[in-house]
Amino acid sequence: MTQTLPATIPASLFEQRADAIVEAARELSDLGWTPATSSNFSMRVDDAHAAITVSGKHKGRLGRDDIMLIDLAGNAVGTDARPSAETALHTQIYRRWPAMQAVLHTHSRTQSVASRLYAGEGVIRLQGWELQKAISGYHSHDSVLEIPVFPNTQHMPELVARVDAWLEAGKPLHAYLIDGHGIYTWGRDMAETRRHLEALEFLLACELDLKRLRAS
Ligand SMILES: CSC[C@@H](O)[C@@H](O)C(=O)COP(=O)(O)O
Ligand SMILES: [Zn+2]
Repeated sequence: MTQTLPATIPASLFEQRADAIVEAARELSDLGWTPATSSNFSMRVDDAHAAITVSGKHKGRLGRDDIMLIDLAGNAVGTDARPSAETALHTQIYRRWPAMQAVLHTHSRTQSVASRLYAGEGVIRLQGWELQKAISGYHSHDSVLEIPVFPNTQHMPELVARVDAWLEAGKPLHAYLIDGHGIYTWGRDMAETRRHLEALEFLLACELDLKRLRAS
């Protein structure tokens, strides 16, 4: 893939973002959270651009060339490569929150099963888990952490509208599940975003275990 950068974006800045995405993708793939060619990852580059995974690649085997530049309307910039099919869900986060620097989307078994189990309720309410404090803004296990579960669709504007509606109802949002699909979460840097993703994976696994044990 050939990537030409706008004059305002130094190559070193784009490469730093690309390398951070490749590293996170490899580690998340090693955890088994990105089966087949699923999942997508991005980082903000500046106020108007982000670096994102090219569509359809195996996320455990990415190189710098598999990361491309987009504008925040989701258009490819300086390349003919095709950005992630779910680019609109990334750019929505960057447009809405200027402080957000990274977005991670994975398809782990736990995320997938939890999304199906709670799709009817449309939300998973987490309470009583110490690890909720790994989510920025939550300071006690007593707080309620709501993770919405939106219906799956291949039509991204529908999902974008669901996210907008949740936020317009005044509810906090740090992550969401898509039914039978996976999770999206974000943060002010890659480390915070990774922390959110790992904590959510753990919390969802605990909820599933508890549900199974209580039913037995
Ligand atoms: C291979 S099924 C998963 C895809 O449909 C999609 O949900 C996904 O996460 C990866 O899409 P991509 O276009 O590679 O970013
Ligand atoms: Zn996906």
